[in-house]
Amino acid sequence: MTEVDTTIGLEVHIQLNTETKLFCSCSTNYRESPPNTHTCPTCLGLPGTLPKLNKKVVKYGVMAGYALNCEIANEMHFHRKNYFYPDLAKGFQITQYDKPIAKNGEIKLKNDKKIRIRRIQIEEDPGRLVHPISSRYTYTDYNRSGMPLLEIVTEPDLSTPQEARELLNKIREILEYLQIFDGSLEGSLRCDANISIEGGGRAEVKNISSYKGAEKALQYELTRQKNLLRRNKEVKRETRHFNEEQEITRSSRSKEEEHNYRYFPEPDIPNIHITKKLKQQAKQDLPELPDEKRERFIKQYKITTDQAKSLTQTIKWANYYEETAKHTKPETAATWIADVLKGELNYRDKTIHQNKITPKQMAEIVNKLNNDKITEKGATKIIRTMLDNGGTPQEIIKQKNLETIEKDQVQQAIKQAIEENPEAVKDYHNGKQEAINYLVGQVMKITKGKAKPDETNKLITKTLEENA
Ligand SMILES: Nc1ncnc2c1ncn2[C@@H]1O[C@H](COP(=O)(O)OP(=O)(O)OP(=O)(O)O)[C@@H](O)[C@H]1O
Ligand SMILES: [Mg+2]
Ligand SMILES: [Mg+2]
Repeated sequence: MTEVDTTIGLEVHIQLNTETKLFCSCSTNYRESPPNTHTCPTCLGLPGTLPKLNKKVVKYGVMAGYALNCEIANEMHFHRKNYFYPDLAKGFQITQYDKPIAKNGEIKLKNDKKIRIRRIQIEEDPGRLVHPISSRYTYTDYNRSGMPLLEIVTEPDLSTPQEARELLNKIREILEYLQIFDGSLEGSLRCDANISIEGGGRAEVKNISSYKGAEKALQYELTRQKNLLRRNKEVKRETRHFNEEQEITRSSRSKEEEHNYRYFPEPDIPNIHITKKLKQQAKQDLPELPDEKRERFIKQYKITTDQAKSLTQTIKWANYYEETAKHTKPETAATWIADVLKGELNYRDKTIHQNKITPKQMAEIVNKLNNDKITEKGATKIIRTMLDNGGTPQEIIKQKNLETIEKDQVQQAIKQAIEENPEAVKDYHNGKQEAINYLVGQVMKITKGKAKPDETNKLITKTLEENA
């Protein structure tokens, strides 16, 4: 299929990790709780209740705005977006419309391409509908109702599904650095993906709840729209629904219904001034961001770009690496953390949270390796054993006999092997090269496998030649 011009824009919903909800004091830590236990009259939307804005959400929104290079509003306001659906108890969602908290930002992709951010707005999450397979009924769970969300809307600057996925990962990376978001929580990032090709109508795909899902949904849409175009059929402007299991999109409600939101100003929340003081404080609390950290790691620790990328992927790994590098040679630490440790954890389907090796212990392993106290194989063995069974490097070295031996111990073993095997020595002098291998084998036996075969080979040859 020939390449066609593809236009993609995302609306990304991020759950903020505040302790309480957006307009009430219900706890946000609802995921492990029974349905409808994190609710109150406010987040259930009962008549007569009034929303009270969580100040922390405003601060987090300002921080996100700065981190995504936006202009921060001096004054913002909330609107009611009206629609009828059982997940929305009060019949409207409190969101922002013409005065969002931030606008006109940008995010840079790997290849330096800039994706403009149109706006960032604060809004409340609706509840959740649950359809148990064992039941004829649909249930509503309002634990999620009133969770604080940031909606980040991009301009249609993306051109491939891969770019969309990269952008989502970037957003996750940045917001996790700010510690205002936890991307590992189920459903904490959801997005609507808008896509159109060559002047066709745009499809807005809803219900995407993962990075991979976004790429898959867009890929499906791209193929579908290209096929229509090829057959000279019209691509309609419509809302579609992504089915995560089947990895396809289906037409859902029509545009007319959807755009009948009848937005009007939220009368129960006053206009909010975002003061200079709050802005300053948010700026002050802004940590070093992933791109800056990556550049600094490359310069300061003299590590490769790939290693720096891997080590700055999450703030936890970056801190882990820096803590380790304090106690050992940063270059070797980078290799052993980025390549070996992360690989071993991945292989075990584990994350840094399940990493049983402290930075100090990691440094100890790297130091021993650099000082030739253990071999690379030994170091890998220590890491694997610690991940699987715990323990300290020293204990495992002892248990598994991983300490390399000193050179004079190897010399001693060579001397012994030569004395005990005059036949092999004779064979060697008579031109039988294989005799060396036999002697290496003997040295390995005497040293219980600790001598390095290559080195031993060289040392034996040298000794035999000197005594010829
Ligand atoms: N032609 C297009 N092709 C693909 N994406 C587009 C196109 N035009 C706009 N978009 C993207 O659509 C997204 C939403 O657009 P817009 O702000 O118009 O809101 P909406 O979808 O109409 O309304 P709502 O907020 O209710 O979903 C933005 O991310 C924008 O980049
Ligand atoms: Mg929207
Ligand atoms: Mg939209």
